[in-house]
Amino acid sequence: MRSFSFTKMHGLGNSYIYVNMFKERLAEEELSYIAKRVANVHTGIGSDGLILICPSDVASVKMRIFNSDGSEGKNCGNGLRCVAKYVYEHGIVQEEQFMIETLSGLVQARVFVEDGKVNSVEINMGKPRLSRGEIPMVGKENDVVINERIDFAGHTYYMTGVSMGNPHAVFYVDRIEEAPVTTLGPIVEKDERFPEGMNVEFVEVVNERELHFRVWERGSGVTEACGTGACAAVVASVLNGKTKRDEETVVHLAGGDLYITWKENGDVLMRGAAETICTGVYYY
Ligand SMILES: N[C@H](CCC[C@H](N)C(=O)O)C(=O)O
Repeated sequence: MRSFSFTKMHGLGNSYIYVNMFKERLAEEELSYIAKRVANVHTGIGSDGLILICPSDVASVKMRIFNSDGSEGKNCGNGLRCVAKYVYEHGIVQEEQFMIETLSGLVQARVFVEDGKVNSVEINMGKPRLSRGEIPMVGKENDVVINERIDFAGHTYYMTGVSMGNPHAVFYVDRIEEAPVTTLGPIVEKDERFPEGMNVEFVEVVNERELHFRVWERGSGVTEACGTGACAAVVASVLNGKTKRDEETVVHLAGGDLYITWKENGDVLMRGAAETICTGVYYY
């Protein structure tokens, strides 16, 4: 019987099982299987997936994220805040600002510390990618997708496409509690026009500095929060003239609030909580 130590952490209820790969050894070919197993609430630990905290040649640490269906994602905003908290509190890094490597590039983390504990983290998520080629989405690769009319299952919707290193489709609704998260979400996630699948966000605009937000995640389904998705929602809202560039927007997710600014220089800053739930040993 094999085993590894883990830490369960969450960002606004978006929880993952974190494994410190500076100490643990997991077989590459088993990572997808392990992600599915640990995420299972009945026979595993229960989470939205698995996140590996790995050594990096180009940054202080590297983050890899696996969804609960075993697919590997390229970025994870809530995960980045928890990784930053973990590596600071475990002495893997000593500075309060450092770089984290992801499959979609490098990001800068800044931890806010009280009595040796990190209670919130700000991540510079870098620049959003807006062209069809970068989202990715079929069609002319340099075209952008802003409030574009698109049909799913015989109904017409208006979509804004944003990549934060992972793909997001943003739809606006009048009342967030009526958003078709579990009906339209899975249809959009697997639509053939999105070669790498799609994370699906629903947004109600409260005012020019406040959004309500719900999400259907690629590979994980409904989650309490999605950091990259919230960043995509703020970028989409500026592009659609609903919120302002360079001004902080509060995004109300099911699991709590994120504070996000799409700066004039193009970078997207995301600030929010990161919490440790428990540690343990997993047998498989
Ligand atoms: N929950 C994550 C996003 C995971 C994205 C993953 N579902 C994918 O892109 O495949 C976040 O906080 O950004």
